[in-house]
Amino acid sequence: MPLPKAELHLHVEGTLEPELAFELAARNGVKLPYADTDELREAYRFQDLQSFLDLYYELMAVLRTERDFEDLANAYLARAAAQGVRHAEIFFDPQAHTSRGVEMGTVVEGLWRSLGRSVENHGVSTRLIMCFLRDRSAESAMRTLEDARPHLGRIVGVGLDSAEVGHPPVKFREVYEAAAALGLRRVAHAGEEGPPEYIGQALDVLGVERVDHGLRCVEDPALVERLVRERVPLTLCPLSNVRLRTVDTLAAHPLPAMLDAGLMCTVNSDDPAYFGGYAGDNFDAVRTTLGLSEERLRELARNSFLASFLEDDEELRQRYLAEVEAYEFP
Ligand code: HPA
Ligand SMILES: [Zn+2]
Repeated sequence: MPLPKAELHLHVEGTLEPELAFELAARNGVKLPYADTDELREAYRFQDLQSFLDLYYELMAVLRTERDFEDLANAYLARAAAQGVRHAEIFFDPQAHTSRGVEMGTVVEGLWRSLGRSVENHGVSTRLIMCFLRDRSAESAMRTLEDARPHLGRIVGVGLDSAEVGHPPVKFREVYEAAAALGLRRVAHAGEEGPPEYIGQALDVLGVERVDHGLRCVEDPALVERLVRERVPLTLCPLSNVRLRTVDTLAAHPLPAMLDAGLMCTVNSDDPAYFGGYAGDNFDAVRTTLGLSEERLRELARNSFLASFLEDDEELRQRYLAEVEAYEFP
């Protein structure tokens, strides 16, 4: 049995495996510019975040109907459950769909057809987080928030993703204020490729409760001290960092030093279909390559539940935490 864990940094569109992409392409009459799954996998050699994003948005063309989004989420939840994920807070990118004519309602209700039954079908509790694409305008993000109004019963919070450099958190101040006024929780990608200042901005200007990635905080000792003092959770994604060349090698990943510094780290998969592994694969990789002890792995799992948005079900959170403490490593 794998270590029980929560996944807090997972883009549902990034769980689109090549096999499912071709299946949905055939179902929807969409022509992909790749001959087969092998040729598509060949394209998974990324230089940086942007080269990944180009392929990630291109493949989304196969997602058109509620059933497509339902199938996508079900495939992820089955894989995640097999790797010990007990709770998943799942990102989606509405603008990547609405801008190509797929309605917000199709996306949210399609995902909900899966998430609404996930506890029964997969043994995984879930929450949904809507991300704004930071390389589009703040006005577009505000319209997206408006568009989501009829579906807010399904959505726990907002996030910020896509190309980071040149699109600082401050660009989205008003959107995050509006989201907060609607009672939405707030997270944002910061310090993946962008500078440490973006992490401080995400906290101070956007009022985020967790920082997605946050990796580049290690360049600023005063920021690290603050993140430790305020116990700000960081949702790290080690295999993603290797594939997008944010770190040179997994062996060079700063996770052990970050834990030693007292940072509240969690380990997640980001876009598992593209980056070589799901949540359990990321845990296995950091255990094997970085030599993390069983107590460090348990700490990562404990942090994931402590940092999750389970305030509306504290009993469930305590049950998960008890599972973590009782877990016996094989
Ligand atoms: O790793 C990521 N970074 C920014 N945007 C993203 N959208 C999907 N994955 C990512
Ligand atoms: Zn991400």
